[in-house]
Amino acid sequence: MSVTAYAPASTGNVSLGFDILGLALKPIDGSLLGDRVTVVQEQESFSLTNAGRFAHKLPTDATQNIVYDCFLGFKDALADLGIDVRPVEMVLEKNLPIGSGLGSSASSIVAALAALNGFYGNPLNQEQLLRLMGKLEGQISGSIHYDNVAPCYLGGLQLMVESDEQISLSLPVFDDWYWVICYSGASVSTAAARDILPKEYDRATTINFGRQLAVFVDALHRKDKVLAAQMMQDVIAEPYRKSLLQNFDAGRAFAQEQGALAFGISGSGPTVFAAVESLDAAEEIKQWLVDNYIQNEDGFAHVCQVDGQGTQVSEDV
Ligand SMILES: Nc1ncnc2c1ncn2[C@@H]1O[C@H](COP(=O)(O)OP(=O)(O)OP(=O)(O)O)[C@@H](O)[C@H]1O
Ligand SMILES: N[C@@H](CCO)C(=O)O
Repeated sequence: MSVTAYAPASTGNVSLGFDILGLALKPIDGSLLGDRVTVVQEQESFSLTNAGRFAHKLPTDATQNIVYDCFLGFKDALADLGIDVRPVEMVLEKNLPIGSGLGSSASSIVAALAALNGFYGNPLNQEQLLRLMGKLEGQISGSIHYDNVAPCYLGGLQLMVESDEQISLSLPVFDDWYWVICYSGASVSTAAARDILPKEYDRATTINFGRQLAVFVDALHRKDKVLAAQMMQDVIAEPYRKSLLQNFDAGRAFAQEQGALAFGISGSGPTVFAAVESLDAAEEIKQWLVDNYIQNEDGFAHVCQVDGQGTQVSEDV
């Protein structure tokens, strides 16, 4: 029996929650926007086959793929429980571009660990698995942050708690908001996009960050869309990262003309997002971004809604 896990794309930060807020996304046209990993069977030695639109961008050596690290991390975690994990045959369908700001490595990590856990009869609980996902994501970006792995695994809008008992909690979302995302086709390393940020922030910025996040969470719970949208301004990363993104300001100006509630950088970029209530406006913004933001054949745009389900695991007998 093989086990397959699909893990959706995610937007980290959502403009106002640097490293501590993340949103899972699904295109409204039903297209697949996330990686899929299958654990096929146990075998003599580990093997990984890459497939999918962005397979050619992956390291050619399977041991350099984060999926292999997931296998090793899972094996170690089960060894601690006295369970022996043998080498397995795995397949990665790489549907998310690397360095896109859509949680590409997180999607591979989450799908791989969810598939492995399913294959072995779910020995790790949700919390244990999420901690392992965060650790593996930290290996790639240089520091542990859950704003991609948590929404990718659990779905919805996730706020990081990071206490001993709980990694993240689900926030309410506005079901009638559309999220337009556009990937330019360029690759931005998360680690590099973090290196250009200041190590410290001044008092005014810190106060603004805390105020926005607190008011936003309160507005979500009171279903106050206008106030929630007003708070979606990035004081931490966008001022330093947007200069790397061609046509970013023009994109925001166009989105605002169409009535967008917010416009920002998805994760560490270069993907941008617009939050908008009208589907017609969402389609207009998408078309503008296709015409003006995409730089090469790897780029794409989608009108999305929140993926409330997160990772989906299925067994093939
Ligand atoms: N399965 C995988 N998916 C994505 N990246 C991988 C994978 N395996 C190994 N890598 C390597 O991990 C690094 C990922 O870098 P980075 O964190 O910048 O990208 P990302 O997670 O794809 O970005 P983003 O979260 O912005 O989509 C790259 O060097 C890439 O070659
Ligand atoms: N929150 C992190 C990763 C987002 O994908 C960042 O912006 O650097």
